Amino acid sequence: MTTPAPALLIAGHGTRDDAGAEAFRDFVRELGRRNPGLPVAGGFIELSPPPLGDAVTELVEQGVRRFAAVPLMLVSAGHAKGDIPAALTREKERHPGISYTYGRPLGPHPALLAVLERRLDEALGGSARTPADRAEVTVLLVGRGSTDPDANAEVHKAARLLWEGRGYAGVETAFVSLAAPDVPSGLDRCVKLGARRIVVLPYFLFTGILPDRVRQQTEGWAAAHPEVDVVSADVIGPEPELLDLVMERYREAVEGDLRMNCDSCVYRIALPGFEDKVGLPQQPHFHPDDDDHHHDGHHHGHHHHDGHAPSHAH
Ligand SMILES: C[C@@]1(CC(=O)O)c2cc3[nH]c(cc4nc(cc5[nH]c(cc(n2)[C@H]1CCC(=O)O)[C@@](C)(CC(=O)O)[C@@H]5CCC(=O)O)C(CC(=O)O)=C4CCC(=O)O)c(CCC(=O)O)c3CC(=O)O
Ligand SMILES: [Co+2]
Repeated sequence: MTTPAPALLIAGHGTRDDAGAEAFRDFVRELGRRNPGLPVAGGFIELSPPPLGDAVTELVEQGVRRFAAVPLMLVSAGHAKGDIPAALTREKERHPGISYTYGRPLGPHPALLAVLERRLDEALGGSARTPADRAEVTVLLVGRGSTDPDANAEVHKAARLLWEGRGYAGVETAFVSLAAPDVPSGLDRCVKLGARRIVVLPYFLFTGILPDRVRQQTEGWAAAHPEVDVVSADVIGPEPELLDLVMERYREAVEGDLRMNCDSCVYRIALPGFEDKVGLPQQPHFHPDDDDHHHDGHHHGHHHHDGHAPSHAH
């Protein structure tokens, strides 16, 4: 008898925007269709039905005892770090005998950057597809914003990775609330940096109240600044890349392989302009105190994390 693979439980945020909530529910159904035989359920931590607890009950009623939970979140902030784990602990008390592992949030993964790049191309109407065309374009990547600085920094990291090698004049960052700069201030900053053409790119998974607010604020600012060409791009949405990325997070959670930030490791992933680094063998630095036959026990251990072979060629 083989033990069945753990089920997949998706934890979403929830929104008062029905289309946004339905996009999440569709996304969960699509994950189920793509993985026949794998029980999949999804629930929200607030605002929208079904609550996360109902999704756990649904799995338990199908006979599931083990599951891997993946937060459908871009950043590690309060929800991913705090209330989802707390909700899962509560569910474990409600359903004695179940066990679970917990995955990590999605961003900033190259799969998301690929979708963001596509959203920019769409917003520019196909008129800026070469790096030379993009030299005229400044992107304002707008994140949700959090009281957790590490989460805000993750949005900055996504912005920097989106800029690297793709030819945009710049990728600046703003937040819809809770963190500075807000959208109008972010747009002002772009202008101070010399931007004439700006695309406001929401760093949001699905449509919702907050992405709508980003668009309204953008339109308001654009009306007051007719000399600047400003367009709004769409949210990430339920793209195939997002479905694949969730399954990657699921497998990591199942295998206990919770890699830190290897996602955008230049030695593993062909980042634009850095393709020649993939698989490059790594060498120790030459240190004048190193010698071949005298090891006195003190060493300047280079930091490395589990699973990183010295060649980075995994
Ligand atoms: C409109 C609102 C709900 C309403 O009231 O209707 C709403 C909506 C949405 N939030 C989303 C995402 C995130 N929300 C947070 C955090 C918080 N969000 C909160 C409030 C509100 N969130 C209301 C607006 C209040 C305002 O005006 O600012 C806080 C204050 C209270 C709380 O939620 O507990 C809490 C602050 C915690 C702190 O102090 O830091 C984080 C960060 C985190 O994890 O903490 C993420 C990123 C997750 C990720 O990583 O992706 C998405 C999904 C977007 C998408 O699809 O990507 C939607 C859906 C939508 O936009 O409709
Ligand atoms: Co929220």
